[in-house]
Amino acid sequence: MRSEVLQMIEESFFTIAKAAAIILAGIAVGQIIQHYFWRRHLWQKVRQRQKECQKAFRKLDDDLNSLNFDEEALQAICNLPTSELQEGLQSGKYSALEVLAAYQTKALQVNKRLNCVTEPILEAKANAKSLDEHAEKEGLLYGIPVSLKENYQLKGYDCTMGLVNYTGKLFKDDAVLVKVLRKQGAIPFVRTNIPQIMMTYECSNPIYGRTDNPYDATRTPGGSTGGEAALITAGGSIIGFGSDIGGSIRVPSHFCGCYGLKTTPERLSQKGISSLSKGQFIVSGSVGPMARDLDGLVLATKAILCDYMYALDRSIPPLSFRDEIFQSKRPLKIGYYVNDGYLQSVPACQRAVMMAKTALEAQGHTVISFDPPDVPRMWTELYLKTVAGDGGRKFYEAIQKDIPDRCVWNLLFITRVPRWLLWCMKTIIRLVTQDPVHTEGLMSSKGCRSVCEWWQQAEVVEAYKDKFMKKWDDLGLDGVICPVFACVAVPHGYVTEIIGAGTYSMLYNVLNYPAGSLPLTKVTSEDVQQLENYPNRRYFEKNIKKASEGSIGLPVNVQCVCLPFQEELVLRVMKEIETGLKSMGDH
Ligand SMILES: CCCCCC/C=C\CCCCCCCC(=O)NCCO
Repeated sequence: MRSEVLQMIEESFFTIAKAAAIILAGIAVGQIIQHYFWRRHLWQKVRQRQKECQKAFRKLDDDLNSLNFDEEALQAICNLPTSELQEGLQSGKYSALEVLAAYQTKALQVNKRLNCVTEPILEAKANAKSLDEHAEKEGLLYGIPVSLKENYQLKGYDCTMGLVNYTGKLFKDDAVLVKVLRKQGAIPFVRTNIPQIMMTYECSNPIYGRTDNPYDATRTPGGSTGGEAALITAGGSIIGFGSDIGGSIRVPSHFCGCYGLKTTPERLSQKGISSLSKGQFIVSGSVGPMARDLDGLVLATKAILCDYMYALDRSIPPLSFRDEIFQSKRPLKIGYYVNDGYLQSVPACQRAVMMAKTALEAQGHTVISFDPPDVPRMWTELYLKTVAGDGGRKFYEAIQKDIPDRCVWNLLFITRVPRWLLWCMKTIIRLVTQDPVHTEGLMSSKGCRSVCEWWQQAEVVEAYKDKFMKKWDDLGLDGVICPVFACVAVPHGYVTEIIGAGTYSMLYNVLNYPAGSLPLTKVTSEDVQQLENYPNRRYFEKNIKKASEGSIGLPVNVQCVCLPFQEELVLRVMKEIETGLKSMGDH
């Protein structure tokens, strides 16, 4: 009797186990099939989007061929500095259509080499014609073609942020900044490439592909405003616009050698700028201009800080460009550093800061040493814990339902590994990287666990801001100069191996300070030789050193920082450095 019962139990157990196994296998097969069809659907969307872009590029090419402009004359237009181009358009020496054709032609050429443009804005031609038909030449940017990062919303276009799921969702209206640019006479003419989800210093995504650095195709132009930086540096645009929550305007400007300005987050309207960080207000994203020369950067800043923007976005303080600050001759006190206390910058970046220091001194300013407080803690406990406050869930959900690009694989991995597993792996990671800050960074990127912790996070960030500002005020500083990044442009796919190099930029996102990126020099053979003395113990240090081999000739920028809402002073510091260098025969 007992053995019969046991047999029955055994049989039922096997039946249930078999049924469970069949159900589980069925679910697994179902999921694999579903995944297969979903991926197929996504790739179809990619091909569809690529076809549309190719069609737009072909249309533009045909249009340009039919215009029969003289190629040399067009090239001459693209060689003009911003001030001369502006003057030529205002005086009627050049028509808006002619200038547009010049930049369209150049952008197409550059794009063939670098893949920096996602698509042309075909309405630009009608915009230029309409400007030429009106006698009044209104607006500071009258007739100047401008390029826009792909996340700037435009009527009739989508903003994918490199995510396939966002293709084909067309916006009904332009972003406020785009409207302001149009009002100032600018002609948005191309959209530029970005890395998927825009949270890295690379520039690739499955829809538009990878953008190359104009100086070395094996290296990245940086990100996330990488397409802009590459296009502007290679001559395919004169003024562009980007966004920055961790260096995305300043780092690509530095990797490629153009000018960039990250503004105070509240100074410019961000209505109509797509981002996955909307709603995260502790470390806010910013927007700002990028340009081929400093005059262009100043002109673009002046143009957007206008009444029309304040009328379109009432949340922005009506603080127009203060020329008296930009033009002032008051002697300045500037702090400088080449080592932020986490990762020492490479010799080329150090030399650039020292050049800027000498130039400022030559202009009669005082430059003193400045040590930013607690940078390692700022990076892990403040920056990473905030930007990934939700444990990276928003980023993860966006990528996981999509076709993840290589440049976000590591981010995807970090957001997927459970906190407890990461905690268990802590000791091993620390041993491998020889860097407790790196390990803390990984833990911090798991974010906050409760609303209560999130509120505390806001308080901790505020306390750091106070501490930083006190140090600044105690020294009576007007500004600070420092590297933009710990090294110069790195090979494609290498950014996550050196991500700590970004602390030089991320600091000023935590603080909400405006910061400019100013091209100063190129890496020399001596700079590379001096890498011998660069530290080689920690994971990031080893990788920075390795990535810096073969970097001769790459551009090096310097970061110029001032207190919140002092964009005019940032631009003045940049100008003083350039003037100082010119007077010393160095620029
Ligand atoms: C120790 C490793 C921690 C890895 C976690 C990495 C997560 C985030 C890194 C942030 C990198 C910031 C890139 C710049 C982003 C930017 O400015 N985007 C602009 C968006 O408008």
